[in-house]
Amino acid sequence: ESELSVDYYKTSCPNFQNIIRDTVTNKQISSPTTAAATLRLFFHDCMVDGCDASVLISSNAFNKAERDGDINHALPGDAFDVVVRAKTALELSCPKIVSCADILAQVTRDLVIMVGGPFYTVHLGRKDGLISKASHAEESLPRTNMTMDQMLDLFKLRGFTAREFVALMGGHTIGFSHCKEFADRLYHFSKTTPTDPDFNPKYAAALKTFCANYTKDSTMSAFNDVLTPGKFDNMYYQNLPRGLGLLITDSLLFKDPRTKPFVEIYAQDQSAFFSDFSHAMEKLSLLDIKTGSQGEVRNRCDQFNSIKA
Ligand code: HEM
Ligand SMILES: [Ca+2]
Ligand SMILES: [Ca+2]
Repeated sequence: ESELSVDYYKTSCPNFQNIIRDTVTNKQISSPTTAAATLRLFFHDCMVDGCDASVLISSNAFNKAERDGDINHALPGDAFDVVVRAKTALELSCPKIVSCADILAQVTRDLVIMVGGPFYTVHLGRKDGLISKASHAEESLPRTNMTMDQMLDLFKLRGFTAREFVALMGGHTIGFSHCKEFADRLYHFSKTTPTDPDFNPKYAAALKTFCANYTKDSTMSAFNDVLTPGKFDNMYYQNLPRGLGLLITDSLLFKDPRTKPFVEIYAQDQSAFFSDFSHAMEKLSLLDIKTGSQGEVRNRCDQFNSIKA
């Protein structure tokens, strides 16, 4: 971490910032779901063996890679695509200099800003990891069926306080979730009540109609933040007390006394949310950084430089 710096590419790739910004702008304008897709991709990278682009590796005959773990199957193509586009542009300008892990970190930050979110500093100089295993993804990522104890433990293991955890969850102010991720809350909540009573009844009714066909059409998905789905703001927290949280793990944030106070702060005060989110993202961006011989600068983001059999 101490080997990282803000101006790491200042002499080796002076156009780094501009190339990333141009790539991000073009991609987000043509595919507005890219920002949310990439924020989730980055979160999934950093939680599993650190921010080392391990999530970008493709499987081969010898290795089932992280992105092919069940939990990563829905990671959207647009997020991988924006990284590949930036890498391609950077290789033309400064070949073999910029790591995929740095590209993903910087692209995410610029996309968050583009959809209205706060600035935070991205330190640079990460090396790309040499391991990518589907099993690691299954072990390290949160799931919607976790209890609050399990979620707090998982984030604590990565060094995050309850407050930082709640701030990071604000990522769900953009993007969407597939119906299967919250279908149990709508149709099979318990023996006596098919629908989770924590849902706002009108919202639940609309979702039930919308998702009715989800087993046949697995692409059906709903906005995480029903009111401002494309804007990075604090609406996610304002939604929770009104029963407009989409995933059961979202609604738990307002039920548990350990997290509820922070939801209330962020719902009232967007600048408090932005300041905590920035801080937590900076921290996320520094998880288990590889430097020196712990990693490499990949030639292609989806392959290690030497294929190990
Ligand atoms: C308890 C923790 C978390 C759980 C259980 C969780 C779960 C999920 C699930 C199930 C989806 C829907 C995926 C799909 O159907 O395609 C989703 C989407 C998303 N998550 Fe999370 N998540 C968590 C934390 C976070 C954090 C900390 C961030 C970012 C800082 C984040 C960012 C996102 C984004 C941006 C999307 C939308 C992706 C898109 O539109 O393509 N999540 N999350
Ligand atoms: Ca990783
Ligand atoms: Ca929003």
